[in-house]
Amino acid sequence: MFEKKGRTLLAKRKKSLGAIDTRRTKKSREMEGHSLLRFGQLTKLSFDNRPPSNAAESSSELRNELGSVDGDGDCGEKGFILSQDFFCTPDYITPDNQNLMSALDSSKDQSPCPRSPVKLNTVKSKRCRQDSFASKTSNYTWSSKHRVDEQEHGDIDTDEVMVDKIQANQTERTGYVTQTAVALRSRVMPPPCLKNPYVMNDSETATDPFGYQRSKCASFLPAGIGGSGLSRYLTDFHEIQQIGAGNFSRVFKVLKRIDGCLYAVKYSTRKLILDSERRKAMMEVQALAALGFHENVVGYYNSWFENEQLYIQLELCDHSLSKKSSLKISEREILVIMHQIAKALHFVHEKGIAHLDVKPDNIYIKNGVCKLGDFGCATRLDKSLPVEEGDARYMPQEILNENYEQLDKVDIFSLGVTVYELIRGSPLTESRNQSLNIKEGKLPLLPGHSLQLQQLLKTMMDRDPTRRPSAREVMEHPMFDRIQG
Ligand SMILES: Nc1ncnc2c1ncn2[C@@H]1O[C@H](COP(=O)(O)OP(=O)(O)OP(=O)(O)O)[C@@H](O)[C@H]1O
Ligand SMILES: [Mg+2]
Repeated sequence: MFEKKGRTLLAKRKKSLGAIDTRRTKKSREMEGHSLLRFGQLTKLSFDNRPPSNAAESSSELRNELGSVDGDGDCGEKGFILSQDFFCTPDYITPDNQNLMSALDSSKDQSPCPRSPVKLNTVKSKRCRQDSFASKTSNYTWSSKHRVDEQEHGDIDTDEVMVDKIQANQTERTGYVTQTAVALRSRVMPPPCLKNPYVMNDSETATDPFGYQRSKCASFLPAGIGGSGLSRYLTDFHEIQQIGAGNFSRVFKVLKRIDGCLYAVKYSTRKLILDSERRKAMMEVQALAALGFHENVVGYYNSWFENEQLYIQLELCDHSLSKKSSLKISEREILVIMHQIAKALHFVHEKGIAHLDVKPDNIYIKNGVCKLGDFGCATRLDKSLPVEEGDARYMPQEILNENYEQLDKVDIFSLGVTVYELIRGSPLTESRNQSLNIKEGKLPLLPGHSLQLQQLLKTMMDRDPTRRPSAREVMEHPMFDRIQG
């Protein structure tokens, strides 16, 4: 995901990455300054006025306090600070007891994971917020926006687990948890939304009420959370087993505690300390998010930074196609795989994106259905993003020569090589001769396979990208009539 072996143009990629503007905008610097100041103000208010044990009382007391701030005549601050009250009610920032924190620490967690969704007999945090919010609607436009923003990031589920747990533990208060304050810092003042470079439709951002807050700067991301605070991964998921590993990532089968369903969570093994490293890693999730659902593309649910690592929650698949590449498979099976990945590529290309790392390792099978995964090299077809080609064994010559005119045809070539490898029944080596022949489109005869299939493969692997068929042409090839129905 984060770096690819056998890449010959790494230096070039680094160079092109460097071309991205890493400077913060004036506006984003101002926002960061405000966030620190305001968080400081809130912390002071909260800690100077320790709330009583009753949550409702504490909430209204804090509001009174905040009212006095307002009374000083700082109308601009009123809306803001009250919005903090909305996000970080006293019972949220000062949990009832320390035991709760150890309950959330999965290393000490002895509690079983739910087998199926359990209906908690607690007040829903969403409704709670809306109630306290409703009485002062006119003053809360800012916080309302941020609430939606937070939902957009998929953070609401964690909130709900925590708030429900806190409400379920309404016992005596034993003190303050500084760890929590650190972990909640990003919730008190969430970072601005990042602009997704893979989203093509300008009208989406034109009508986007958060457009003005969007930033290309990844340095706002709270990448350090989890170092000494709460681990979202361990809090939300029960790790079952490792199911895969890439060059710089590990993939685990996990059970999500709140919904009792299985997922795959992939995380970077390296700490992503530099802004440029985080931005690069994020491109995978941005591409997945921009793509949306397709049955032949691995499903994307969520992502977050924790302990300077990027975590990605994905649809769980059974295994990758590389497991099959050491077995002989029938032509029918080959056609099914080829047709499904051609459909995935057609969908991806229609969205203006190229995958650039199609290979058996990155095609997963779930209940007999193929899913294209690992969008770590995905880029825009219009060349507006840097190009990092994937595994060199599956790359056509033109991309190694830095010709990026037809990036969609790079994926077609890689799909051709993938199918050829499946037919061979043995993984491709890094051998120069073999690689040269493939890049020249010189395929040996494939006994036992139809001429139609061999001819299609030959055109898909043509040296000249303009002669290769598009994903739609592959998908609509009459050869696939044999597997329909
Ligand atoms: N959603 C998933 N379901 C099941 N297995 C998965 C899933 N995602 C990844 N894997 C397994 O983990 C392996 C590594 O994942 P992935 O290719 O995404 O990581 P990577 O670091 O980008 O790899 P590389 O850079 O080496 O290609 C895959 O080959 C696959 O076997
Ligand atoms: Mg991979």
